[in-house]
Amino acid sequence: MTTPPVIDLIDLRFAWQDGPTLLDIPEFRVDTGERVFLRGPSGSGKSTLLGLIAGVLEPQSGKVEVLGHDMTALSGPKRDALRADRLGVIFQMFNLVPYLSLVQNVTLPCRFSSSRREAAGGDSKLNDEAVRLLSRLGLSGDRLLARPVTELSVGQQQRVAVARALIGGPDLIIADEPTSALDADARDRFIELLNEEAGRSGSALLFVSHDASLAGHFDRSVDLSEINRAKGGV
Ligand SMILES: Nc1ncnc2c1ncn2[C@@H]1O[C@H](COP(=O)(O)OP(=O)(O)OP(=O)(O)O)[C@@H](O)[C@H]1O
Repeated sequence: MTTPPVIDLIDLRFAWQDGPTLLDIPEFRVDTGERVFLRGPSGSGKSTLLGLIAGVLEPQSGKVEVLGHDMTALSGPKRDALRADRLGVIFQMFNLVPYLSLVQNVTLPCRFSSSRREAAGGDSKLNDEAVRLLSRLGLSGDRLLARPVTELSVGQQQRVAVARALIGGPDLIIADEPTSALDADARDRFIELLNEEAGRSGSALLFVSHDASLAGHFDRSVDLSEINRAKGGV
């Protein structure tokens, strides 16, 4: 039996309410463990596409298959479970929980998914794994780890969000411009670490940015305009 693609989009169409067609994608796929860079200018629909892949948005037509599941056919709770079990999502706004510690923010997906918890080492090893990931991403030391997430710099908050996406080695990590707050050196190092950690767990990675200079870090680079026939964005 062949493994289904991690992401398989077929004849996908999406428009925001009363807006023109923003996305019209005949075909796009990402294979197991593949690390793909998706570039497009601001406003071209990258975040919208990630929302469709994560199952938080629904297309007007077409198929969004993620890890062999038709996202449009799954019930809301099943989509939530698939996301918690097998996806790591890094949003532009990070979505950190202000009243949780750094480590608790990182282990959050494991509270919603027992399989993710087991994959991260089980209850007894969960915090250690969060500390390991944070340390790999340059956040270590008791004083730093004890700080409220609201007091971290934007670059530090990004790293917490990345550690949260990586924990438990999900099959797919989708990342929305997670390097925008970093200088060039920090950004390159950061992408290398993200790649290394994704490689360690065999996670596929879909990384979107407007910054074409990042393309060399990935197995494959795709311009949104190459796969999208719609001209509704910019
Ligand atoms: N919730 C929404 N309701 C209506 N329109 C939206 C919504 N979110 C985004 N849009 C519109 O969809 C288009 C694409 O936005 P999107 O955020 O997907 O682009 P992007 O390529 O990710 O941009 P950026 O690089 O600036 O993040 C824009 O015209 C935007 O105004």
